[in-house]
Amino acid sequence: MASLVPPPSSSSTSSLSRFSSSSSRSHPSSTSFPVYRKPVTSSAPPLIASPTFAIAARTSETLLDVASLKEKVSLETDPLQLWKRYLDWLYQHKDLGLSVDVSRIGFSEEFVEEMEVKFKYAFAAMEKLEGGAIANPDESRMVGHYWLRKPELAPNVFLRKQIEEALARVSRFADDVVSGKIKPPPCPAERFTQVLSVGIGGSALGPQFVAEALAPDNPLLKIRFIDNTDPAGIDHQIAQLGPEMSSTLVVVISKSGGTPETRNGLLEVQRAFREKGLDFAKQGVAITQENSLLDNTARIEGWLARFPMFDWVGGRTSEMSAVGLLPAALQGINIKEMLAGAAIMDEATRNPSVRQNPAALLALCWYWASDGRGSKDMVVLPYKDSLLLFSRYLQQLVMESLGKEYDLDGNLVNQGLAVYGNKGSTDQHAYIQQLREGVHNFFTTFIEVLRDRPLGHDWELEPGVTCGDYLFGMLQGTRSALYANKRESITVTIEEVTPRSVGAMIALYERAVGLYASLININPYHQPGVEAGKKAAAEVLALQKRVLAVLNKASCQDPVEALTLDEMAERCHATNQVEMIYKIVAHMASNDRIIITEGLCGSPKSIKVYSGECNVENLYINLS
Ligand SMILES: O=P(O)(O)OC[C@H]1O[C@](O)(CO)[C@@H](O)[C@@H]1O
Repeated sequence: MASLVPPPSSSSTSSLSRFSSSSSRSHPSSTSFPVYRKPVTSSAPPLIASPTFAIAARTSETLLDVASLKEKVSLETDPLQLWKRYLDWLYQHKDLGLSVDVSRIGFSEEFVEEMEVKFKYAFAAMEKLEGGAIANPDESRMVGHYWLRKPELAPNVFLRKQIEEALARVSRFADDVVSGKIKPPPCPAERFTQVLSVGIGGSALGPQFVAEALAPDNPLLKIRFIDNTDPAGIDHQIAQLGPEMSSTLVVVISKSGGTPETRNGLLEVQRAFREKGLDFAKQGVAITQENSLLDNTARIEGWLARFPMFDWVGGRTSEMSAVGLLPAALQGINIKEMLAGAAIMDEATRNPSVRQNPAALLALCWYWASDGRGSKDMVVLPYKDSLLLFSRYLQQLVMESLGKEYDLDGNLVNQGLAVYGNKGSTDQHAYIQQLREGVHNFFTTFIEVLRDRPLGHDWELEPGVTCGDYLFGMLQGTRSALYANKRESITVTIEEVTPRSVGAMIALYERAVGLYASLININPYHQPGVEAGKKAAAEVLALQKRVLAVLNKASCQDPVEALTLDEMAERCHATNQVEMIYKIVAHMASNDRIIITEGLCGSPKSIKVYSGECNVENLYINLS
């Protein structure tokens, strides 16, 4: 990989063992919990002068008073006027076979006019972002996911070459694996048959969505995902590999290269490989930033391959980087078509006229429907099984991007837009009752797919009506029924679920999120809030280690001393943490790692605990 980052510092090398499992100890994770903090500054200065431009959206500092604009209008009900509104506002992209219908969102002309200035600044900010400005000021980073599908747009030749080279390497490697040129070492007569992807958040959701949407029925390589630190979930995925573990390619994805859940997933998989006598390195692939813990681990252990994740691509916008492209290509999905669809959509969403820009139309509707402050949730309803995971994918893209405490000027704003949904018509038999009649705290986005099944395969299950006609009817019926009860909706229509249309939809929403963020004056490219939970988790595990040390000491007494929660808290110097100590004890006792002698089913206050074994080596851990 070409280097954008300096060589690892001694501290990052020393913590390498936290990611590595090369140690043969049975508890490789017994070292300290690796809380990774994303660098506050870019690891290398940008290669062109990149002025910070977040300021560009200045005039959007104040939110528009949408509520008072809403008071002046009511939703159109006259069918002919609605048809006119539909035609007036319909956006269609002929090449992509995609349209966006915003007629069932009730914004007024006055609102559109008022938003014009905000959009002007949003487009200007977007242009600067694409030109290589520091669009993520808090992390001093450029934001370059748009360059991935059109490398010639990258702000300099070096970045352009990096993108092109990475894409070429991904394609070549995937071709070689699929064709059997690169074979699983334990069974050289065979091919790789499975991909096990280990990653979380932006390093999982895109690949999961694309696999569900586009993988052929019988892919040459079937993909599975480990995207959590749930041991039972991991066991389940590993068990399902069965004898095919020896022909499984394990792709570990982490931009930072230090996310605990991913690290744990890797350690668990490596252990399973060891138990089967397999050499993990020969089947392991890393996708990460150069010189991250994961990258260094993969390099030192000699994994089969490593692919780069760029500093200037955020996790939730990384589907068109190696993160999404490698898993897709390994399943036989046409990644060039995905990139082409995204590039065409990128072009369309650069149009500075709101009416002719599908992403701007979405952002306009979001602002109107949720008063520019997330007052209503966005329910995403794709009427197509293969798009089931689209709402989950959008949940991260939208909520991690827009859910921010402060705006770009440091004002407390608590912004966001909540996203949920599964698929239609299934959800009509679950929660649409509430959408139609219950609390009015949402607007809907229907995703409509015109082609029901491959041409030539359809049949009429009753005269004149196919199975797909029912799905179509359910969507149209629900859209009308919701609107009749003043519940607004957007409809995005595509002809077919193809690599091209999926690429286009991803690009559409990436741009909509970027534009909307400018309208509400927040930075959508960082995620400071997530760090708080990670830090708190690390503190819990640190407390657990102290609890264990205290219990060990008490268990080395003769006779063994069983401790109450208060005694433990005192000895841990954590008297304000009794509740957390109780939870730690309950969790460990449920897993047979400590023993509760008294009060098992009684009040937490009455329980007494001991560790069950005395480890003399651990007796002198300093607890102060
Ligand atoms: O790719 P990484 O660095 O493992 O991060 C995974 C996910 O964790 C987050 O940083 C949030 O914790 C996401 O933004 C990201 O997609």
